Amino acid sequence: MPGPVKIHDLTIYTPAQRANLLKRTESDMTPFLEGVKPIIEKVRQEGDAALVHYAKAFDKAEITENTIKASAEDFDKAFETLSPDVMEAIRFAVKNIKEFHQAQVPELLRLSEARPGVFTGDRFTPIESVACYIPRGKGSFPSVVMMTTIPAAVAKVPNLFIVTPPGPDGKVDDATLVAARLAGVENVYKCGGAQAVAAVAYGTKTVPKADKIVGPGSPWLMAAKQLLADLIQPGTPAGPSESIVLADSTANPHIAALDLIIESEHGPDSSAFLITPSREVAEKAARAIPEYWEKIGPMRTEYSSTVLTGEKGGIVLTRDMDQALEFINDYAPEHLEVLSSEPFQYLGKVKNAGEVLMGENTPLTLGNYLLGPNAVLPTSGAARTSSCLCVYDFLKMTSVGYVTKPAYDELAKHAHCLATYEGFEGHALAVSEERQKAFKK
Ligand SMILES: NC(=O)c1ccc[n+]([C@@H]2O[C@H](COP(=O)([O-])OP(=O)(O)OC[C@H]3O[C@@H](n4cnc5c(N)ncnc54)[C@H](O)[C@@H]3O)[C@@H](O)[C@H]2O)c1
Ligand SMILES: N[C@H](CO)Cc1c[nH]c[nH+]1
Ligand SMILES: [Zn+2]
Repeated sequence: MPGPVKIHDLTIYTPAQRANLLKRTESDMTPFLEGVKPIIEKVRQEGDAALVHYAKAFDKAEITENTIKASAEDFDKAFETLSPDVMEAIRFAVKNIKEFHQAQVPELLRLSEARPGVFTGDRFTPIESVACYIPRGKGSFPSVVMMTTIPAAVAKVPNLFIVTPPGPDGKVDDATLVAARLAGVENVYKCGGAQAVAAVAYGTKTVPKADKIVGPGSPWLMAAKQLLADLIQPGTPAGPSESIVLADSTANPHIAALDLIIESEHGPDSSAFLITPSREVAEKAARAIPEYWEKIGPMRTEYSSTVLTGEKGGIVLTRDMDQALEFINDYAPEHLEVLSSEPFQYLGKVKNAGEVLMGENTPLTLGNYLLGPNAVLPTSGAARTSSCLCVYDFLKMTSVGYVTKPAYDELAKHAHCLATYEGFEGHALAVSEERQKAFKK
């Protein structure tokens, strides 16, 4: 039987104890960075053969160089095998996620007249090739297929493909293949963790080289992304899942307990807190959690209880809602859920969070799977500066400018002055009277 859920009393914690609560698994990447270096090197030197080797070593999967890529038959079989209710749920989710992300698509060319005869704007073009990483260690994640490939497809990325660890049967999970095809992706490669990042950074005989990799995963994946960031754009840093449930005194403690468990069950490396100024909500939720653990399986109970009885999870008791919100903004959680009869009174005070789900009918589960907004979100405090995965992750912006003849002189005069000040004589010359002379040559 797991120990009691930890109650961290922030009203009496020292600054050091408070700082400790802000830590995540990724706060010390040293062992992961060291661990993945030889993996990256082996993939660089041996390519596909290394992928076969690591599939066996880490995923207990027997694959060959010829089966690294999922075949068309694998896709067809997945469609035949998957149960109709899962298929229907995937179609429902695909529709919501697609509609949400289509609304993000910007005008592809925006040009406006900034001054008379001077036109400026932006042009958006998709990134040429993107690999979507779909984790598969402690579960399979068709939801992550939808969250990564749909915004990329909406952005019209021309070369879009998936990398994901094989299961012990040497196959890609059925729902992953179904979700991939429904999102328009037919190229799926069986490789996981650091070896997958190295494969798409260098390219192998089978796995294409990509410009960018998106998608969440274990700290091994995060470490490889960090080490290979010069070769491949590593996207939103999305590591072990984490959440904060914020509850005021009007919140139902049982709902708070249920929703605290959600992200705590991802793995022992996750983080999950319920934060409240109400001792009653805190104590009732703490008592309810073991009852709910009995209703989920032993593996998920073990993960959840490891998190909620340890230093990276549990219940945080605060003086008031302002102290709770101050902690949240310092923590910058991946997922934030607000439980209150009036949740919107707190939204304006949230500065740092990957997503905010409002009220007792919007549990994190809905956001994870099918509400529409993206559930691939910055972890480990990266929400202070990074955003949720979105259509813009798959587009790049190019500035566009056009100056008409009548508008030229005024701009040239000031540009000449600044170029001269900076000592760039060639820059200045190009906008001097030499230009008028050149037109006549
Ligand atoms: N942020 C998000 O949007 C989001 C979504 C879903 C899951 N997640 C998180 O992603 C993570 C998924 O992790 P996972 O383990 O289930 O799947 P994973 O695919 O990220 O990890 C499995 C891979 O890790 C590598 N690995 C395992 N042990 C290793 C070792 N000792 N040395 C080197 N490499 C090793 C192997 O390559 C293996 O294929 C979880 O932490 C989960 O919380 C995050
Ligand atoms: N909570 C994850 C993101 O941190 C998303 C997910 C998918 N499946 C279950 N959960
Ligand atoms: Zn989750």
